[in-house]
Amino acid sequence: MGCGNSKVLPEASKKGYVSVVQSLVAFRKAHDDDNDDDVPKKRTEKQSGLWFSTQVKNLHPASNIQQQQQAARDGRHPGKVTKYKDKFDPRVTARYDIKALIGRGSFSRVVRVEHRATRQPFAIKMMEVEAPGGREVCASELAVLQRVSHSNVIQLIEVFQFPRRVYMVLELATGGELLDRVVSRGHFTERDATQALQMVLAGMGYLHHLGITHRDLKPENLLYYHPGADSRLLVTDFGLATFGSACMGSEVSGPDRSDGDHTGAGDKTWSLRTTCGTPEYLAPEVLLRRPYSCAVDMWALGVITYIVLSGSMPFEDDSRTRLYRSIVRGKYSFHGDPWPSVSNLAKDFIQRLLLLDPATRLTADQAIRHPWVVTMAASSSMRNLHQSISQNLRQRTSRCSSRCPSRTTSSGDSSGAGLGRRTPLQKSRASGRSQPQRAIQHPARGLQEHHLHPTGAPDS
Ligand SMILES: Nc1ncnc2c1ncn2[C@@H]1O[C@H](COP(=O)(O)OP(=O)(O)OP(=O)(O)O)[C@@H](O)[C@H]1O
Repeated sequence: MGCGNSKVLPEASKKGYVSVVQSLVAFRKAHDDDNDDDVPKKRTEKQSGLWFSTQVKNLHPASNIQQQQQAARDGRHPGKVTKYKDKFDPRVTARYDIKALIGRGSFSRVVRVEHRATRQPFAIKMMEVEAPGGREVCASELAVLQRVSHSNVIQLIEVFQFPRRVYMVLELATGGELLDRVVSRGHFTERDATQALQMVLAGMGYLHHLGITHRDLKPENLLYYHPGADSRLLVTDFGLATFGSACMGSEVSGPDRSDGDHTGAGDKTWSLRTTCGTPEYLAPEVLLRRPYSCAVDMWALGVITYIVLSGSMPFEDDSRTRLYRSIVRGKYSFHGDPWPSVSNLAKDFIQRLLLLDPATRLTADQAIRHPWVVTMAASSSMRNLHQSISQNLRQRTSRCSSRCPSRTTSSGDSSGAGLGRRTPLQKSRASGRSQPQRAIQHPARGLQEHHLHPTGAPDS
């Protein structure tokens, strides 16, 4: 939720560590081939010779959000949709009817589609593998998505791999981001918070048991499956995820291979080193370049819990240096509204996640059994924190807007938080040459993979 919110992407390490500054990935400002989209782009600004993207979300009234989201769902911009259809490989559009653009990421566009035969709606995430860093992000995301199946983790349906683009067909989440819901529902209690957290913790516990560390956990990456009150909450965006450490307990087990990151299955026993993530959510051990584990996700969950209960950030500063300093010191407070109205158990939960020593931090399994989560989720009447949360989010947004107006967008992004949107938008390029298609049945779940490269891997 910081104003300057460049994402820190992994970079090949030198001699076992990556400097925080060096690990901020430089991106070239390149020609943008689709600048008339109906979804505003992440803006870029030059900082110290590196190009970063920043985006500060505006707090929109819920109705406005819903109108925009509905327009996207309905595909009410036929011209734009036609244009997007043209960018999709015909082998994808033969199977899926492109309905509307949902959003854009650093290396991706996400569209709502309909399966032509079944009329079932899905999302397709089209990833540009040729953009700098795109191949690694895409590989990380696919490596995780192809192995997971859990009701609180976004589900991959099938994959089309082309030389320059990869199309991931995903279940479609139509319920919006976690904070959108907090803002739009008009009433929000600790009970609501614990109900959401239970779902996130269930998803994280599952991932950690598989040895998967998400590394970019934040409210924007938590999407509701549908708009109803009983919707599942889904962990999404595995672009920075890694198979890197055994996460059954809170310790990092196995030898510390301090030669960098170890993305990929089979590396479950190594601790991680690469500095990456979204600044405001980075755990101290990441910033201190120490070997780390899935406990970094639990730190991020502490930050998320703090935000969800208050609408403000535990660690925030315009200066990246000062921000990182306050994180490594674990310097945050429960001052100001609505903290006096928040239970001590909730504060205890946050304190046990925002512990500097990752070995003492709650694991996902422990967190889901914390008394606050257990008792609060079952309780009925609780104080409404909504007004303070919305007010803090709004104040924060206007602070950011006045400090850096050029970063503010008028997008349909609505959580009002600007919670770590970052990284430059990469250009889309022409799609690759056609190659013979082959379909592989995924052993685990009957997942269809369509590799259009003879080796089965995207080429360069
Ligand atoms: N399965 C899905 N269903 C509905 N919306 C989705 C789905 N996957 C992604 N989105 C939305 O599409 C937009 C782009 O998502 P994407 O994961 O490509 O990038 P991002 O996470 O926003 O940015 P970055 O790539 O920089 O991390 C986001 O608004 C996201 O909420």
